Amino acid sequence: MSLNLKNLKKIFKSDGVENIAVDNFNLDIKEGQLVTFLGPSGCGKTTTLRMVSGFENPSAGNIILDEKDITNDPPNKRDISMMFQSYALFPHMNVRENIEFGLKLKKFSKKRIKEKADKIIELTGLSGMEKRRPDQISGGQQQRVALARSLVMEPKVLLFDEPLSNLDAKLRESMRLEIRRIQKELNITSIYVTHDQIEAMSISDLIVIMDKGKIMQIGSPYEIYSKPQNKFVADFIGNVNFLEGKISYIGEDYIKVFNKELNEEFIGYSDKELKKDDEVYIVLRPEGINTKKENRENYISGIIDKYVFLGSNIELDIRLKNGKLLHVNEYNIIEKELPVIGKNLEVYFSKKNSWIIKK
Ligand SMILES: Nc1ncnc2c1ncn2[C@@H]1O[C@H](COP(=O)(O)OP(=O)(O)OP(=O)(O)O)[C@@H](O)[C@H]1O
Repeated sequence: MSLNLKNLKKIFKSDGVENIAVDNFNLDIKEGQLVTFLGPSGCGKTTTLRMVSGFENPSAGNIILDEKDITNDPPNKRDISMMFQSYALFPHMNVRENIEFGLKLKKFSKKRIKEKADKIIELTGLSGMEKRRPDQISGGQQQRVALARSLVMEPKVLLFDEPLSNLDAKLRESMRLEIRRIQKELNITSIYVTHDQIEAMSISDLIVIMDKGKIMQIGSPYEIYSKPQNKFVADFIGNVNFLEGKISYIGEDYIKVFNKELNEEFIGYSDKELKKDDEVYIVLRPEGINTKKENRENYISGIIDKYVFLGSNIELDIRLKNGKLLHVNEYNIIEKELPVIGKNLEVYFSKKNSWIIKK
């Protein structure tokens, strides 16, 4: 089931003041894809999800499910299920009754209800717990019941609104992989809202990065991380350094950027049409910088300001000539010795780790 969101817009009005919560939102989701909405609090993730589910009416735009315009259909006519962060199971019903509840409302035969529930109970790893009530199972198991309850209805689209935020870190990690496994197995088109960038990176086919109601970038986790299209996206995902500069030369497969403060020229690359004298940022991930001389395409030096020894790697900050800090993730522990604070350190990075975006 493909899902297309076209020019979606949502304006909330309160006390005569208009607040544009979602603006010009365009997204095409292919059948079976899991798409994550990621962005800071208040950027419009939940509002967009609620428009898809039908709980919120768009101020403009269209929602197309399998080529049919469902923008004005009520929630119960959409074949879309939503799994919330507070999973609100019926406390007086056991696991099986919770899972079968929606099917009973839809008046399936007893046999069909049992068949469907059995399949989903097995798929979500709840076998053996059917007779227990929600207060007799763990938080993770309750989450599975909530998932099972959504899945058993065989919706065309499944929406997740921060489903794992009530769970501890370890459980979240295993549950998100579980959700991804089941989602893939059933090939169910899904939208997943989260604050957690690791969660988004680990389960998504596509990530939509949002800010102030607008889409900042849509891409695979790899594209979002390695080829951010603007400073917001680069900064939002992972740790990053920005080196400012002006384009001094455009070669066939490389670009030279001159940084005035450091009086250095760096080489990098971009997939955009850039021209000489454009003001740009070089996006430099800490793990793309190290002390290995084979990456010598670019080098930069500074004074070791501080470091954190993490066993398998060392994170260090070096203070550059312009007073700014450069974050370096040095996996290859420097000559098997700990860094010395105050000592000068020369670090290197390749063209491939030097991604250029327009200012
Ligand atoms: N019912 C409402 N009435 C007025 N404003 C609203 C309403 N619901 C949301 N908003 C506003 O719309 C904007 C987007 O809110 P939304 O809940 O979609 O953000 P979010 O990205 O899901 O945030 P969070 O990560 O904190 O859940 C915010 O400015 C919010 O205050």
